[in-house]
Parts: sequence; structure tokens; C-alpha cells
Amino acid sequence: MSLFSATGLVKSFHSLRATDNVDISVNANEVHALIGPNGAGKSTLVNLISGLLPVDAGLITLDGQDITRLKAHERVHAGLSRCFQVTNLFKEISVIDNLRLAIQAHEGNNFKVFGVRNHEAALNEKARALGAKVGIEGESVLNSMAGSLPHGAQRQLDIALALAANPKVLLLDEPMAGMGPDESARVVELIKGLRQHMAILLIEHDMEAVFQLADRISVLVYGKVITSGTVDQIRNDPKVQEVYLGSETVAHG
Ligand SMILES: Nc1ncnc2c1ncn2[C@@H]1O[C@H](COP(=O)(O)OP(=O)(O)OP(=O)(O)O)[C@@H](O)[C@H]1O
Repeated sequence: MSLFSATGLVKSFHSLRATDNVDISVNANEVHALIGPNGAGKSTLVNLISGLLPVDAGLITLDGQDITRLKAHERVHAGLSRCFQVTNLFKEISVIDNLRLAIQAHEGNNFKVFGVRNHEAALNEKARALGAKVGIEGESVLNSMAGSLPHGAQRQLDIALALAANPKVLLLDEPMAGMGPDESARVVELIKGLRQHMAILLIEHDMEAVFQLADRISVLVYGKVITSGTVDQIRNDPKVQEVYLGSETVAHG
């Protein structure tokens, strides 16, 4: 059984079916990428899965648990974390404080623990370890304002915040958006490392990154999954090439 599965998802906005009977699943240690042209319904689907929008119909399960009616924060608690397209950081505080807050939010501690020295040391240690998981380390980086980091590093930090909840399934919403090639390459390597520990649903426009990372790709068009398959199957699928008209991008990354 898949670690994560969504079956028969439907969402309409008035007469528009933005999500039209979508099935999508992710297995442990798998990267399943979801691609599709602008307006295909990717954001709507991500919002249904993460609990920001209620479904009209369908079933969402995580590790066998029905999470369809859970609120977004309850889904995080159940093991489904999401990174946002627009980063989710507190930009006016330091990197290490962002990491500490994420850990505290997950562990349910409140700010009283700041007075306790042992706890403080343990929290700092956890925060540093969490940053290191995504390649955010070194005193000068940890002590700088989150908002002053380069864009790519902010996205890495955003991923770290999602990891604070120890997710079984990580939902990455366009993690490479706005990145240059070097930054993208770094995040590709980061995601390769993360997949050893969790299942990843990756929504991404950067085809080169998708082709490097995905075990499976599903293509969403007008709210429907028109096809799913391996990288080679999707590259060579005439239906996909038609969607990405004249698509050198799909054929050659
Ligand atoms: N809250 C809403 N109310 C009405 N229509 C909506 C709403 N949200 C999305 N839509 C419509 O649903 C369709 C799918 O939109 P969605 O944003 O999910 O697509 P997308 O694939 O994420 O697009 P993009 O890649 O451009 O972000 C679009 O036609 C959009 O106009």
C-alpha cells in the first residue's frame, strides 16, 4: 500500500472543475513529481492535499490513516509536511531562531523553556542539526536574519522548517522557483538525500530537476491526470508533448 494516497479528488470553483477526479499516490522513498501547464490545477491539488482547501469529494490517506477531513496542522502532526511556494520564514529574526521556533512548534513546548539552561542547549543543538540537514550551517549564516539570506538559501531553510515535524511525506511546492542553476543543483542534491528518509510529492516547473529526481511523473491538465509514468515514458509520451506544444523542454529537459 502507498504511504500517501489521494483517490477521486474533486474540487470545483462554481462551474469550473479545478480538480477532476484525481488519483495520486506516493510510496516510501519515492519522488513522485506532478507537472502541468499554467492553470492545470496544481496549486488547487496541493491545497486539497495539505488541507488548506476542503475537498468536494475523494479520500486522502497517510500511512493508512484517513486524513481527508483533518485540518492543515493536524495533517502536519500526522506526518504530512508542506513547503510553500512563497517562503514561510520569519524574515526578521535569525536563521537559528527560525529553526528553534520550528522545533518548538512541533514539540509543543512553550516559551517558558527559554529560562531552562539544559533545555536551551538541547534546543540549540537540535536547531543546528536541523539546519545542517539542508546545508544551512556555520555561525555567520545561523546568526544572520533569515530575510538576508540569498533566495536559494531561504528555500533551503523553508525545507528545514518543514522537516522539523519529522514528516513521512513531504510536499514540495515548486522548490526551485526563482533559482539560478547553481542553487537548483544544490536543492536537487538536497532532495536526493531526503528521499532516503521519506516519500516526496514534488510539484515543479523545472523539467531538468524533475527528470533528475522523479521516480514517477504525473501530468495534470485541466484538473485531470492525463498520464503517469517513469521519466522515459513521460518524455516520449505524445500526449505530453502535445500539451507542452513543440516542447523541446519535455523532450530534452
Ligand atoms: N479560489 C478560486 N476561485 C475560482 N477559481 C479558482 C480558484 N483557485 C483556482 N481557480 C481556478 O482553477 C484553475 C486551476 O488553478 P490552479 O491555480 O490550481 O492552477 P496551477 O496549475 O497551480 O497554475 P499555475 O501553475 O499557474 O500556478 C484555474 O482555472 C484557476 O483560475
